[in-house]
Amino acid sequence: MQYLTPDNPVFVTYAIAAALMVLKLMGQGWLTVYRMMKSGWGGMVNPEDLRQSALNPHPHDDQLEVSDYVDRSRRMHRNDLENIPGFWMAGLLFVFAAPPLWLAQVTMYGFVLARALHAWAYLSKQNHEVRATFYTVGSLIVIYMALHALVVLLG
Ligand SMILES: N[C@@H](CCC(=O)N[C@@H](CS)C(=O)NCC(=O)O)C(=O)O
Repeated sequence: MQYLTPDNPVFVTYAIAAALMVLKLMGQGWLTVYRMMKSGWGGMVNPEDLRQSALNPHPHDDQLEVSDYVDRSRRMHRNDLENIPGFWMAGLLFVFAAPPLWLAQVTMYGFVLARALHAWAYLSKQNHEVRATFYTVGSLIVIYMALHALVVLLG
């Protein structure tokens, strides 16, 4: 059986979830840029960012101060980087382990939902427990998929 084809519904499930996670990861960088722009190019991180330029005609030292508004998006981005690549790889291995379609849908769409809710919790400053719950669900799904693939592929 060919695993990585549009004829395999488990692969299609993976491809949809993986593409959504690409958009989340790339979009997070743009949210940081948007928040920097909105705050008058606050939340910059490098001394050279204070050189006068067309984008930043009136640089001032305050621009290097940590801005929670901008840094929150950076933290979200870092957290995505700690979780989404693991999903891409474990998800692909999971496809090769040929799980039933329902299990692929629950785990893969479950991961997407968990990351979306983690982003919502982070952006809207929910209590730590709320954000941690969604992080935990996503993380456990990735760990489960990797273990499942290991067990099946090792035979
Ligand atoms: N690098 C993470 C590892 C653990 C983790 O991802 N925790 C979740 C739930 S508390 C989180 O949202 N951490 C905040 C973050 O990474 O900015 C950390 O230092 O918090």
